Amino acid sequence: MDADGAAVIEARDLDLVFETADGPVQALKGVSLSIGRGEFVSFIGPSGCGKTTFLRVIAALEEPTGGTITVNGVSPDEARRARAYGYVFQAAGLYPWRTIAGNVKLPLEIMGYPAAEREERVRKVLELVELSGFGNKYPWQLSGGMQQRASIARALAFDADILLMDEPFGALDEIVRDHLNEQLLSLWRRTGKTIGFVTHSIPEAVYLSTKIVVMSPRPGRITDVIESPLPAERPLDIRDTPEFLEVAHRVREGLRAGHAYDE
Ligand SMILES: Nc1ncnc2c1ncn2[C@@H]1O[C@H](COP(=O)(O)OP(=O)(O)OP(=O)(O)O)[C@@H](O)[C@H]1O
Repeated sequence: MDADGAAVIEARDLDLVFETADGPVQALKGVSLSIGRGEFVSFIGPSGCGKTTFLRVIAALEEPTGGTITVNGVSPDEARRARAYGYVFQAAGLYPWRTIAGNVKLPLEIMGYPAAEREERVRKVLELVELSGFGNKYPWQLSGGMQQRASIARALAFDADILLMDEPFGALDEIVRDHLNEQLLSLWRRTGKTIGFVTHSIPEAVYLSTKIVVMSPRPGRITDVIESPLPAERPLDIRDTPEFLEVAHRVREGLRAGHAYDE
């Protein structure tokens, strides 16, 4: 594991209840989790188990109704103001009338970075996601996988330590997804970012993560936390090794146990 042990995200007994027209929905119940600096943590579980909600709580986009959470030792809102994280969504969400560089630059413009620094940062992050030379293209000129890489570059533009990714590759075909998984791992190793990653795919979670958090719905809670025994260096064919299959099996068991509880 690449983490140096310092906790970047510390959640204790988090609850989140949404009040809806049909009554209260408990999206998170008693969620406690520690994420160390430089960890790659995946959240996996069936629809409605609170994966997105938990990521949104970390990013100060939702307020928990109980429990405590700190990000870099401060509240999520303070961490957001200190630009602690970048957020990547399932859809790349690039503006079609802006070039790729123009899209990546947008958060820097909003934050008031000087022009020269903006250019330098855009150059650097496009290189990180292997899109050097595509800055002048428009989103429609790029494949779906390249667009998603551009949205990762945008999230990295202001050099946040924490990258929150909500099913970023869910809409892509498997071959493109494999390639992006390899690139994301390599980016993670090179940058030492702390990554929180939501997925529905067991192989994706096991391939990418240092820690896999298995969740189950109604109410959304954590049913298992698996520390991966796999080395940081992971060629794609690691997915055929007994160690990999063993971790995948444990994730599957955790998902099954959560489901049985639900019935
Ligand atoms: N703003 C909201 N208002 C009311 N209920 C909400 C709201 N956001 C989420 N929920 C409910 O909270 C629960 C958890 O939702 P969440 O989106 O976190 O699940 P998820 O695990 O990310 O699901 P999926 O895999 O489908 O994205 C669900 O029952 C959902 O309907």
